[in-house]
Amino acid sequence: MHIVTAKEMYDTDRYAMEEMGLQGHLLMENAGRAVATAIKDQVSEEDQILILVGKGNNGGDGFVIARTLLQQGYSVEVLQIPNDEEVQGDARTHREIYEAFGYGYRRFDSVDSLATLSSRKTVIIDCLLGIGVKGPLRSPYDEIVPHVNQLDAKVISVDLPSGVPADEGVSFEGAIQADYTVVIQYPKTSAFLQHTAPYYGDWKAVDIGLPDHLLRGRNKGCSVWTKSDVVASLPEREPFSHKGSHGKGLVIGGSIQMPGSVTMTSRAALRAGAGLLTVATVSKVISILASSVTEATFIPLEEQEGRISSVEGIEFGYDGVAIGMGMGRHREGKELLEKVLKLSESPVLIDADGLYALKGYLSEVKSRSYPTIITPHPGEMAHLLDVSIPELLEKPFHYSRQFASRYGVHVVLKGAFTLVTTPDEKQWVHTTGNVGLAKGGSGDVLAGMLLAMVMQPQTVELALNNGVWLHGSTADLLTEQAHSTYDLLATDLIDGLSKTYRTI
Ligand SMILES: NC(=O)C1=CN([C@@H]2O[C@H](COP(=O)(O)OP(=O)(O)OC[C@H]3O[C@@H](n4cnc5c(N)ncnc54)[C@H](O)[C@@H]3O)[C@@H](O)[C@H]2O)[C@@H](O)CC1
Ligand SMILES: Nc1ncnc2c1ncn2[C@@H]1O[C@H](COP(=O)(O)OP(=O)(O)O)[C@@H](O)[C@H]1O
Ligand SMILES: [K+]
Repeated sequence: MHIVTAKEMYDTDRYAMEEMGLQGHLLMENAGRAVATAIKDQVSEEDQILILVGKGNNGGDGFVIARTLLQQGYSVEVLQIPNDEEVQGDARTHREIYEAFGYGYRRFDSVDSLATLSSRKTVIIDCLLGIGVKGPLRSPYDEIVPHVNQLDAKVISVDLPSGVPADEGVSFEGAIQADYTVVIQYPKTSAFLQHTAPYYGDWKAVDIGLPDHLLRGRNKGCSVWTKSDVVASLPEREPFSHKGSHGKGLVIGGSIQMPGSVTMTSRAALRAGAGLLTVATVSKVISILASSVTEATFIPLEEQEGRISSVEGIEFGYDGVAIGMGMGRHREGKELLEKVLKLSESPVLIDADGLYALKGYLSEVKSRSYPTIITPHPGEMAHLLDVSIPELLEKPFHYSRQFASRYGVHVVLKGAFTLVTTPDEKQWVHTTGNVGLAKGGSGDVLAGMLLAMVMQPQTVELALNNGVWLHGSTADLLTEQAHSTYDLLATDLIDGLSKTYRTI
C-alpha cells in the first residue's frame, strides 16, 4: 500500500484527469461511492447521519456520499458550510446532481443552529477539509471543529480528519478527532506520525481507480509493509541446505553491567533462523551466556572495567555482524566500531551503544563496500542528527531519508510506526507491533532478528522489512493470544517467534 504526500496525491489526480481522461467529477463519483460503501460497515439504518460539507473537493465527496446513502435508505442530512457560490468545480457539479435527485441540504448560519441540528444525530461524517487544508482552521471551521469534537456521535472523517495536514513537518491547530477515517486511495503521511495519527481513529483506504503504476515507479517510494509482502519475499529453506547456508553471524556486545541484551540478541538471531552464531564479549558475560544460549560459540575479548576494550582475536569471516547492544558507552567504543566496520566483509548492524560510538565515525561509513544498518530509537536518531526528539518526530520521513542517503546507510527508525529507509531513499512503514513492546529488551530482540534476516538469501531491504514485520507481528500475536501489553517481555518475543513463522 503506497503512502503519499499531498503533492503526490494531486499529481496522480492530475495525471488521471489530464492524461487518461478520467475526469475530476468521475474520480469524485468513484471516491464518494467507495467511501459510502465503507461507511455502511460503520453505521446502521437506525443511525441519524449528518454530513458536514466544506468548500473544496472534500466537500464535493460529501454530496456523492449523501446521495449514495440516501438512495440506499439511510437517514442523512447535509449541512453545507460555505455559501452556495463558494462551492465550485466538481463539487458544484455533484451538488447539482444531488439536487437533481430531489435531495435538499441546509446552509450553515451559526454554531447554535449546528448544535440544535447535531444534537439529534448519532453519526457525523466529516467532509469539511481534505488534503487542501492550509494553516490553522479559519472561521467558521475553528468553531465547528471543537463543537463536533465534543459530541457523543460517532465521527467518520473522509480522506483525513479535517484540519490535519497530509504531510509531515506542517504545523496545525485543532482538527477533527475522528473515530474512523475512510482514506481515499492512498494513506497520507500524517496517518503514520505519532502526533497526527491519533486523530484518524481506525482507518481504511478505499480504491477509487487511480493509476497505481505512477507511484510504483518513484525512486523515493513509500509504502506500508504488509503480511503479503512477507509471504511473497521471505526465502524458503532449501531442503539440502546446511547450517553454513543459513548464515554465520557474529554478535559483539555485552558488558558485565549489561549481560542481558547480548543474550537476547543472540537467542533472537538463532530463533529467527541464523545457521551459526558466535558471541564476542567479555569473559564474565560468556559464563552467564553459556547456559542460556547453548547453541552459540564464544570469543572472549579483552576488557577494562567489565567492558570490551579490544576486538583483537576476532577473525572476520562472517555473513553478518551486529554490534553495540549492552556494550556500554566508553572511549574505546569508537575505535572498536571503526575496526569492525573496516574488517567486516558483510553487512554490519549497529544498535544501542554502537550508535553513540558511530557518531564520530559517520563521515567514513559511506566508503564501506558492504551494507551498514543502523537501528536507532528516536532518542538515538536525534542524537546522531543533532536535532531534538520533537524535531525528529515532526519529520521522521525527511530526516531518515536525509541521513540514509548522506551516509549510505540503511536506517531502521524504531517506534510505534517503525520506518525502514534505504540509502537510495526508498521507505517502508510498519504498522505491526504494539505498546507491549515499549519495554527494555525489545530492541535487542529486534537486532537479533534483523541479523538473522540479513544473512538469508534476500536483499537487505527485504531482510529488514521482513525482520521488523516478524518482530511486530509476534508482539501482536502474543498480546492477542497469551499475554497483555502490560506483561509482555522481550524474551517472550523470542519464543513467540515460532507462532508467527507458522502463520506464513
Ligand atoms: N479530483 C480530485 O482532486 C479528487 C479529490 N478528492 C477529494 O478532494 C480533496 C482535496 O480537495 P481540495 O484540493 O479542494 O481541498 P479541500 O477539500 O481540503 O479544500 C481546500 C479549500 O478549503 C479551504 N481551506 C484550506 N485551508 C483552510 C483552513 N485552514 N481553514 C478554513 N478553510 C480552509 C480553502 O478555501 C481551500 O481552497 C481530497 O482530500 C479528497 O477528499 C476526491 O474527490 C477524489 C478526487
Ligand atoms: N508504543 C509502541 N508501539 C509499537 N512498538 C513499539 C512501541 N514502543 C516501542 N516499540 C518497539 O519496541 C522496540 C524498542 O526498541 P528500543 O527502544 O531500542 O528498546 P531496547 O533497546 O531498550 O530494547 C522497537 O522495535 C520499537 O519499534
Ligand atoms: K475530511
